[in-house]
Amino acid sequence: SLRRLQIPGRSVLVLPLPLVSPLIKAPENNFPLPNPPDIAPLPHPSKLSRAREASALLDPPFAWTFDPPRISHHFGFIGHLWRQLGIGLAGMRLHGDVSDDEEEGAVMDPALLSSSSPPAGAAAAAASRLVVGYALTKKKVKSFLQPKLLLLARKKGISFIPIDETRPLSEQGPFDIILHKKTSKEWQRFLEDYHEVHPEVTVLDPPNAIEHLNNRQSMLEEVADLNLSSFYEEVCTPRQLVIMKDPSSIPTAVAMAGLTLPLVAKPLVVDGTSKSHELSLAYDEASLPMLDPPLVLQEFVNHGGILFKVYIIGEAIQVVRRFSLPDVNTYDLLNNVGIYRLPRVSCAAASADHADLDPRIAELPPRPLLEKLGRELRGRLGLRLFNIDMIRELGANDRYYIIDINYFPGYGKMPGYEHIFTDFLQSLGQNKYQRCLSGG
Ligand SMILES: Nc1ncnc2c1ncn2[C@@H]1O[C@H](COP(=O)(O)OP(=O)(O)OP(=O)(O)O)[C@@H](O)[C@H]1O
Ligand SMILES: O=P(O)(O)O[C@H]1[C@H](O)[C@@H](O)[C@H](OP(=O)(O)O)[C@@H](OP(=O)(O)O)[C@H]1O
Repeated sequence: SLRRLQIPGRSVLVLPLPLVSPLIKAPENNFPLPNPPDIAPLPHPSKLSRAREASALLDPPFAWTFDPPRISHHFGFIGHLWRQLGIGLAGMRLHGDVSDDEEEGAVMDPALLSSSSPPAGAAAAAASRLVVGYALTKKKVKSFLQPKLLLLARKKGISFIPIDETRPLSEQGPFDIILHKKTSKEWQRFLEDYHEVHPEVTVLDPPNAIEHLNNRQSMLEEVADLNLSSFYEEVCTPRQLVIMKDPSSIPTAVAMAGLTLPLVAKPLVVDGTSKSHELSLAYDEASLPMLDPPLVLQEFVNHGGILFKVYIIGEAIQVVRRFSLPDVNTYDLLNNVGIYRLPRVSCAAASADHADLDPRIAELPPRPLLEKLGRELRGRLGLRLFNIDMIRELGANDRYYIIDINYFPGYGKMPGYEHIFTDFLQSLGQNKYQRCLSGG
């Protein structure tokens, strides 16, 4: 027999012990089960490897332990049970790649874990030490607000609350931090107006600073001004040219700028749509008028097919290797004509960290260089959440090119992001608290 207890704001499921005991052992606390947000994020059967991880993050008195072989045997039933009770698993896609424009589809609702729908939401937020409002696309919610992040955040007293962009911000919250990645002018104004009235709220990050990265010309300007080159290494950007209109003028513009083929053509504006990530490679001059401005034309730099993705979260820096485009050799250049659409290769979740690579290609950029780069760019860009895509020129072991900087990148693919991100949020909360104490 199955019962559902009604407690204001939450619904507690009471299961008979014999039914659940083969599945779950709750060492110190038997029944009723802890509050539903703790139950709801139980992993989907296909994500069983995550069960131990999830259990490890729950509060100690409710530290569920799972028995994977048995639980998989019983999961069909449990899934059915959840469905009957309306506790959906909402198809958690943990690392799935989805298109940029995808707005439909199942989203793991953070409310299950924290706090979106009142009154349970209000209660959870009230109990939290740090309230983070977020305005993100559905795609970003899927990739970023993964159960492992939400569970750890909850444990650390951080709750995530979705912002309703159709309602005044001052009627929502109160927030300690606002996390956002929305590019519309309307949203920017909305947020700026709110921040003027509520300077105590930390906005990650200021819209005008983010705007700098939404244009591939201004994006790399700060790098070009950095002058990070030392006796040991050189950091630069590929030579590039901006074409605003008139495709027929491209061959002349390219010749005048002295750019060498092949050229990577990138849409000038990066606005979060998949179109703005549609890149192509132009092999010959005659094909250049087929390109579609406004765009940036960048010299292709051979780099051994490996890219370094440097993630920045406040002062934390993490670098991973990703597969990138293969090198273009003289034979390719002589035998190819036309414009080739490039696959979005280095965005794939597959990491090149464990691939069998030539050590000269695989070697990560030196840590002191990355730290200096991160520090400088953080200051110059006025941003705390971004990533830098770097390549190392083949045959010139110490020359690095920065080819792209993204605001609020796909942190969900960064190993251990849940720890680094929640630590970062906590550090912001502590700074704020200290400022309050000192009357600042
Ligand atoms: N100048 C270049 N030389 C060699 N390869 C390049 C160059 N520019 C881009 N690439 C390759 O193309 C990929 C995509 O380029 P870039 O990062 O500029 O585009 P994006 O659409 O902003 O990518 P992302 O999806 O990472 O945001 C890079 O990861 C790299 O593999
Ligand atoms: O995972 P990496 O290699 O860091 O690539 C990211 C892109 O650089 C970002 O631009 C994507 O975010 P947006 O789709 O919000 O622009 C971001 O989307 P995601 O957060 O949905 O994964 C990623 O595609």
